[in-house]
Amino acid sequence: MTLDEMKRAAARAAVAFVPDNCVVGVGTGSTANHFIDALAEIKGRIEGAVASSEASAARLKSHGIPVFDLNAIDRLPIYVDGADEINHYLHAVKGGGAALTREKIVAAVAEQFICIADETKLVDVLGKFPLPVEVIPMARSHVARQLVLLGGRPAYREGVVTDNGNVILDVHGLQITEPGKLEGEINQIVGVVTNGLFAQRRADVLLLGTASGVQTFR
Ligand SMILES: O=C[C@H](O)[C@H](O)[C@H](O)COP(=O)(O)O
Repeated sequence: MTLDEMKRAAARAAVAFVPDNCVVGVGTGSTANHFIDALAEIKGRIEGAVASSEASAARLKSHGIPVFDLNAIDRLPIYVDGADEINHYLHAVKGGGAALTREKIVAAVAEQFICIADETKLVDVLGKFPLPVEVIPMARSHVARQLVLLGGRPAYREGVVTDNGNVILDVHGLQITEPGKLEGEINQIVGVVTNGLFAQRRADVLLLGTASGVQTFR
């Protein structure tokens, strides 16, 4: 089974968690794209979606799924999204596609966060995947210096501007043994919008696509 087939299997398994007549929070990336495609098959039984990026909004609309402004809805029972790394406590690193801030906002509102991923994303310790940090452009150098003080090696993601008009620093070399603590410390740096650690609001369920089927972790 290929990695893409594992992503697709995890994404399709997430459809079973979608309640009828609800607005669905939708993430960003290749795994979330499989979920959007699966959601299209049940679009008659949902009201629509909230998207965590312009790219996902466009894909949802291309399937004829209504896309709502997050401020226009009363409740969001479910959010489904991928991850770059996730550990056994369901703490994740996200933002490889630069969508971390909107993803974190949608995750904060959602009553349940279902993470969908292929088996390569499950790790014992987070940090091998460089941690994305969204930064206000004028604060880039300041934030980079502060990230060095926290033990990381930040690299500017050249040519990338987020949907919010900001830039991304990818922090290499972190062994993230206390994800919630580090998430808070980085977010305290002036000029940081947010970072890609999802520990303070972690996933509730992980659907992991593996060679032997989809495994569920809670
Ligand atoms: O910014 C992007 C998101 O956090 C994605 O969920 C993450 O990068 C995983 O993407 P993929 O499903 O393509 O591996």
